[in-house]
Amino acid sequence: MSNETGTAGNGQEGRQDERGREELRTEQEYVDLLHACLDALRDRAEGAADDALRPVGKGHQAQLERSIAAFEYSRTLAELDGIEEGLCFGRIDQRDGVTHHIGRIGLRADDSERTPLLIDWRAPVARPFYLATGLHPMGLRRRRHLTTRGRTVTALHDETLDLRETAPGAFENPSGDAVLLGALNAERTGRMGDIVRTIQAEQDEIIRAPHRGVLVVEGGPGTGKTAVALHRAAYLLYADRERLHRSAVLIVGPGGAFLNYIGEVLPSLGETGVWLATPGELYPGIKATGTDTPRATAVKGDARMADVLARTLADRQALPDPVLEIAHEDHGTLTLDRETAAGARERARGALVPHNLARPHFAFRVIDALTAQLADRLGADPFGGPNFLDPTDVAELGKEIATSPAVQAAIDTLWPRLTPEKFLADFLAEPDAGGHLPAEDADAIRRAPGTWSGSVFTPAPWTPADVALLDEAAELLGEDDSMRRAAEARKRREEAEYAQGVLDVAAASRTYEFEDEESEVLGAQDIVDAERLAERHEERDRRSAAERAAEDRTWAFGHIIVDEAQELSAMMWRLLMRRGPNRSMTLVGDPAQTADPAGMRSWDSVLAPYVGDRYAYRRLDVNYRTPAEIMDVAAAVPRAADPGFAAPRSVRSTGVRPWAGAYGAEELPRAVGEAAGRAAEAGGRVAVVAPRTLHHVLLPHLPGASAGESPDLTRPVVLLTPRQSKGLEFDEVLAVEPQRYEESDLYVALTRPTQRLGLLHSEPLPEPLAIALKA
Ligand SMILES: Nc1ncnc2c1ncn2[C@@H]1O[C@H](COP(=O)(O)OP(=O)(O)OP(=O)(O)O)[C@@H](O)[C@H]1O
Repeated sequence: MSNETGTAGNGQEGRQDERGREELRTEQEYVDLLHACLDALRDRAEGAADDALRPVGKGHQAQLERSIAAFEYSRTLAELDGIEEGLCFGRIDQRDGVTHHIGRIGLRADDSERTPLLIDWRAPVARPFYLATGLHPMGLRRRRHLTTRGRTVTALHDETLDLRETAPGAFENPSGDAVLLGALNAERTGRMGDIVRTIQAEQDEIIRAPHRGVLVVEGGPGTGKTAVALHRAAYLLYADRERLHRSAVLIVGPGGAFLNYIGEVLPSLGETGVWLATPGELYPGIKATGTDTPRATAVKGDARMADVLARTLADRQALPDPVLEIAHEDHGTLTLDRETAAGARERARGALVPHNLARPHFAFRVIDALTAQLADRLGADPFGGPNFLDPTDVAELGKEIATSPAVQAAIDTLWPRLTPEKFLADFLAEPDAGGHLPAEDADAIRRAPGTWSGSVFTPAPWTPADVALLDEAAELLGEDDSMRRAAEARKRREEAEYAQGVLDVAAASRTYEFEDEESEVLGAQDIVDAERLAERHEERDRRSAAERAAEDRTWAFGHIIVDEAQELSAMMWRLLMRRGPNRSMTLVGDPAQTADPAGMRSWDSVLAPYVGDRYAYRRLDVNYRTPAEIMDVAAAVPRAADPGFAAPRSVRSTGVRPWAGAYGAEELPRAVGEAAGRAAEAGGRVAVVAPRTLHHVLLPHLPGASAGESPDLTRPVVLLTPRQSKGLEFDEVLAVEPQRYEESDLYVALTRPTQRLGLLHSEPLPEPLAIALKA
């Protein structure tokens, strides 16, 4: 197929061999030049970062500037480190004689023209590298793939795209798939790698699609959905850098192990400013570690919960039955009757603001009524004349009412200040209190607020499904943040004053600066005013937009990417749509793999409430992971339920069919251990997938294996539940007792291997699988 090293033989081959060596040498020199350029950038950033951290004796303004610079440079350094491996991976030779090298970032020479040396893969100029074909060469004569190890060029693969050229090059790879197949067959490492060298045309179209609105990407297992989603994030950050670095990109993935698995892809593409989160992390300050039963997950995720919570909250806005007696500290008993309270409640609800923000409206009416009551009592003319109290007296009484602890306590009973956590914990403790949920649903989600151990109370952990409910509650309750805003305004004022002081000092020392040898340098006062300087001062302490966004529930992300989107519940979609009010979203998933009881069945049903049918839809149909032999067997599972089910087409076959072994229940763990040992010897990564209940009997037979909630996927052998295997991949998968998996988990687990699949069981296999294995 390809000729990486040239061949010796007759004279012509010998000449070709020589030419090949020469070309390899030329490419090596070019790659050396690029690395030298990268080193220079790194040195400069390192020097600048060190410089910025060094204390400066004078010139506070310079210190401010330098602190900001130190932060920026250290980020740049991290980004430069990330793209070291495989810096340059391609080259395109245009018909007009121009040649471009393609790489992970763009690099320019340090000359006066800033000559481009390396083209960023995301730049429009690089696009033909991914799209050109013999039929549509897009102005290219040749496409070349460079393979490197460290800084050494180890192989070249060429495709001649100009059909008029007849002489084969030294590295001709006519079908163009050697590099792709090399990547697909490579041993897995337990960390997902980027695909920037081999993005396929159908994937490229999605990666570079315009980002206004919602883009849905559907595809079966292994079609590159995750890879495409991550490369799209990198592309958007490149194409719309200014805006998206300010507003941040959020990527939501199914679980911690999965996020670890994909965590290195974006840094390898030179992007670090993205927030990767699981659904259980989307409510600031909470990491949901609890688990729900499938039934509870389904109930909590149902869209009707929004209404249930709203009604439950309305119940918390109570009325006296029939009157509330308030023992005022100085004025004896006051009474609040039901009708008066109802009037106050009506007015407060009429304000159409969230509960906590409406509370002052309610309180105002109640205080008003109680003041009138007291004024009537104290100033009443026994002979029926007008009240003796003048408006100033009444205003004084109003103050006494408003500041009375007894009155405040009464208001709290009727219209309590609530936090989302308190409100939800109360609700989950008695989910049927208001009669808004059927009894069996209420029973499914009922839970104690926590446990007591002696005098120590440990609150029950929140679950991922609770996170969506907490967010819903936070919306209903609103945050009375007037105190926080006042504090922020005060801080801003102080910072501006401080900055003005800095400028004054700078101005006072100006004469000195002008005598200094750096006298050509402009003083800060020449280029900034106090407010701007204060802003910069503030920026100095600032984290990246992504980090700030993670702590701000009301943050509006510039773009949101959801992987395994089929697993999100209706309530979680509500949360996400609040985080992305501009609806700039890329949603990737496969409804055939839906496993979550609250997960979706169709895109339409999920998206209609937010965008109607105004979303773009793309399909990926080629499976890059699972060889045809394995896919044929795995597809039998969904096909049993839906005879029309169309599995993605595998891009390669290995000739190795899945195998099955039946064992007695006693001997199964040992058989699994032995099979895992053999698989590990073959190299790469092995996953033993088994129901949780079997883990403790299997683990002793899997020495060195990683297991548990967050298994280390870089270990040679890992033990996973079927659900944990979602989104991951391994060289070999050993599926243990697959007849005990849920159907959607079974399809997921069977499609994880890149090379080999074994089924080990003591009970009969699911029928469609047994038939497919015999076929
Ligand atoms: N163009 C490509 N070049 C090289 N490898 C690719 C390409 N596209 C996909 N792959 C590889 O195929 C494998 C499957 O990709 P990915 O995990 O993105 O698929 P997926 O559709 O998200 O799968 P699933 O839904 O089963 O989790 C990965 O190893 C990925 O690197």
